[in-house]
Amino acid sequence: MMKIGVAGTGAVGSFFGGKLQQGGYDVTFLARGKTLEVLKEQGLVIKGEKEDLHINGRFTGDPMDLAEADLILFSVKSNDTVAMGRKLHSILKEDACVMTLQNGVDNEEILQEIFGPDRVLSAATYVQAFKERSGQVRQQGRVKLVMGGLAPTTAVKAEQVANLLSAAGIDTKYTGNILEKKWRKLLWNVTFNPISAAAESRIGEVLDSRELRQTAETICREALDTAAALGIEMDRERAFATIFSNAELAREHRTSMLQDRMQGKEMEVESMCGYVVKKAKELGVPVPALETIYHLLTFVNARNLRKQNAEQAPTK
Ligand SMILES: NC(=O)C1=CN([C@@H]2O[C@H](COP(=O)(O)OP(=O)(O)OC[C@H]3O[C@@H](n4cnc5c(N)ncnc54)[C@H](OP(=O)(O)O)[C@@H]3O)[C@@H](O)[C@H]2O)C=CC1
Ligand SMILES: CC(C)(CO)C(=O)C(=O)O
Repeated sequence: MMKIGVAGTGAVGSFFGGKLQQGGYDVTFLARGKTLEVLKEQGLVIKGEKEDLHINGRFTGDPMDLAEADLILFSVKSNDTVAMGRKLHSILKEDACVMTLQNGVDNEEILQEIFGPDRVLSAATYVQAFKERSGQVRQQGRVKLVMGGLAPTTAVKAEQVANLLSAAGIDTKYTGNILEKKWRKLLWNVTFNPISAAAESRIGEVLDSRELRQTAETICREALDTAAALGIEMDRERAFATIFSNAELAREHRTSMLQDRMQGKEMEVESMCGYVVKKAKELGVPVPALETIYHLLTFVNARNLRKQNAEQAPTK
């Protein structure tokens, strides 16, 4: 049976790792700090709309415990991708695969560089999960994974993993063009995550405010222009309409970037905004609205980091 490791037992890693363990798979969860302590003492609780899961799993703080894994669910925040990727590369078996569940499309590039294209799978992760407290995650709304491999050589492995996820009751679709699907999700995230974090607003508030909605629409069109210049094929008007109609279904949602801001955590600004701005500049696509919000959130991230460092510095 395939052995699975969860690299980053946060909201997403807990949810999908928990579902796999409940489905009878052999799962090892890598966590740290207070979360690890609570997981070891009390297990993992996943609060869902229909059921609650209580998972008494194998929780560890030592990456070496993932050494025998055949598949890693890669679920750290994108700011931690390089560090976690390098750590795992030095310990995983040569035929182990890493599947990123992260938002954005830059993690794929980084993981490919570390592991080579034949070992990287990727999923567009449709879930609304958040950590209520250490060891407890709440999940709301629909759950869906669209996944595939980056290179044609991964097709067999990717289909095996898709079957495994489906067998655990997770609605999973295999796609031969995962990067296009990830771009589609990124377009939603880049439209709503930064504005919601900058204005500290839920999706519904962004949609109802003339100013915020206009800014979100401008950012969306800039990102669509960038995707088109990169050769991501899609009907732009239809994509625009879908992004905003999907937002109507998530009015109460606090985006992951807003949640991070509210908790004083580092936001995934580089991955969601910086990457698109960088690509746009390379291709000569003007993205003034996105670039402005990118700079603003970069400032907030840096200020929070300075504050945290000052709080942690020893007092004389
Ligand atoms: N939450 C959601 O609903 C969705 C999130 N996503 C994406 O999924 C990715 C993960 O998001 P999410 O689960 O919300 O993030 P979380 O911050 O909840 O989870 C990441 C976890 O990784 C842990 N971690 C980081 N580095 C290490 C390490 N070296 N050793 C052990 N544990 C480590 C963190 O620990 P610590 O808490 O101590 O920092 C944290 O628990 C992001 O890219 C996000 O954009 C995609 C779709 C939906
Ligand atoms: C909106 C959501 C939950 C999509 O699943 C997301 O990706 C985020 O908040 O960053």
